[in-house]
Amino acid sequence: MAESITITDNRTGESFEVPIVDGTVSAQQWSKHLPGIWFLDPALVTTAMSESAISYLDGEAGILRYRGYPIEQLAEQSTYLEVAYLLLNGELPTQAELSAWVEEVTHHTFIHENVRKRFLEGFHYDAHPMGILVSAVAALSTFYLDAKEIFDPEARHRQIVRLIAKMPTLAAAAYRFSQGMPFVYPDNALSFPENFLSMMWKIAEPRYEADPRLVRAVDVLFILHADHEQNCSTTAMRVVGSAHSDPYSSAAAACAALYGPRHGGANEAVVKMLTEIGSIENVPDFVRAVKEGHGRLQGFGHRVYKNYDPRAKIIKKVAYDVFDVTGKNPLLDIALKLEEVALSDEYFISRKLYPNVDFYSGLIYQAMGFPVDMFPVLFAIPRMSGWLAHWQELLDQDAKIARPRQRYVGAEKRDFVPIAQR
Ligand SMILES: CC(=O)SCCNC(=O)CCNC(=O)[C@H](O)C(C)(C)COP(=O)(O)OP(=O)(O)OC[C@H]1O[C@@H](n2cnc3c(N)ncnc32)[C@H](O)[C@@H]1OP(=O)(O)O
Ligand SMILES: O=C([O-])CC(=O)C(=O)O
Repeated sequence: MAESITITDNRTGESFEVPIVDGTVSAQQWSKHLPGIWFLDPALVTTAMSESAISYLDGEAGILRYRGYPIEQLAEQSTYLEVAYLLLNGELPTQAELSAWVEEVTHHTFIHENVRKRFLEGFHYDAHPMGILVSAVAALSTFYLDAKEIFDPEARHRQIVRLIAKMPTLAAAAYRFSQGMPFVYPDNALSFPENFLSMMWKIAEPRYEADPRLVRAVDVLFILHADHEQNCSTTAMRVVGSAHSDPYSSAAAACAALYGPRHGGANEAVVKMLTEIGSIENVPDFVRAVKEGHGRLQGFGHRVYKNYDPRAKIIKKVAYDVFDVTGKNPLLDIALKLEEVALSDEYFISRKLYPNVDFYSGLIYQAMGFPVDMFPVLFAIPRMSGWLAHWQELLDQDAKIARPRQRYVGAEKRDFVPIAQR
């Protein structure tokens, strides 16, 4: 028997049935019977913003799948570019499809010289690299004449490939600029993660030789960060995309959302928090202060996961692989102690607050030599594929422009008072 709920409108005495499909009721069905009655849901906590076939998330059980494939299997056996293909196309590529896709992305890694020379170099020398990235992604719309051609399949495909391919180049350029170091051009003989590391760290010819274990760690982190259903930045992408803005401008809005400390800025905040705690002896006092309302435990808690974030489990393992190469990040012991104390504390247990994807990722990035203000940038590089998969899905669904209503709580009608009488 199909599930449904029966609603009775007490004002009229009329009853109606609304079907429940996969735990959701359709707002269209609802408003057909109750026109002019809105849901007040300020942070969209109880709203399913769209139907999507991209990622599946069960927050209670701690499950994440991309297009049906468990995140654990993808992290173990796949590569970031293969996962990007999967997110965008719905199926894993054949070897021939993957080779063609990798070649195409690789072909688009270069950025226009004016993006670098005139645009990036115009920033203040100590600008935050994520601020630079937000602006640089938006600026791309002015460099490509087909930016507005979002319904032309070939132009749309080019836009997607460009954005995915140029993210590491823009990210590394923002970093090198902030360090006063010369820009490193992409080396298209290298793989996607290797190329990124080369653009970040290369100091001498002929080429930067990255440790393969670090290259793999970056690729796994990129896989884990590629998509996460209707998170804040993806929602930003969908909202702006629903106005049929070009993908560069929409992705810049998504980047801006990711910049926030409650979202992609949290791993930066974790490292700052662990540094401030200073030693494992100080952990209990810090946790007590959080419980008393002095700040939050960064890297803990999640809107959807009420269990251990499955990505955090994988990242914790990757951390040990990376520390085998780089040496242990001294903040690891504080992080482990913090996790132990929090997970046995009633405050965190009752609120179902567990480590999220950001809790251990910053420790890895720091051990690899990335400065903390590059952490959200490292998140944005792979999330671009998720944003674009959602953007493409939204256009294919012919989604309406996002335009919610509000409950007005302002002044009643009143007459204008001339300035001399106020
Ligand atoms: C990639 C990502 O974006 S993952 C998230 C990264 N962000 C962080 O790690 C920042 C720290 N975490 C948080 O701020 C939150 O847990 C969020 C923003 C991720 C989710 O927030 P929400 O779903 O809105 O949870 P909400 O703010 O309602 O919190 C529920 C309760 O748990 C508490 N709580 C939530 N997160 C934390 C935390 N990290 N530390 C301490 N208490 C917390 C709240 O104070 C609240 O308690 P109350 O019921 O007594 O008022
Ligand atoms: O889903 C969310 O709200 C945040 C998150 O974990 C992500 O974007 O990866």
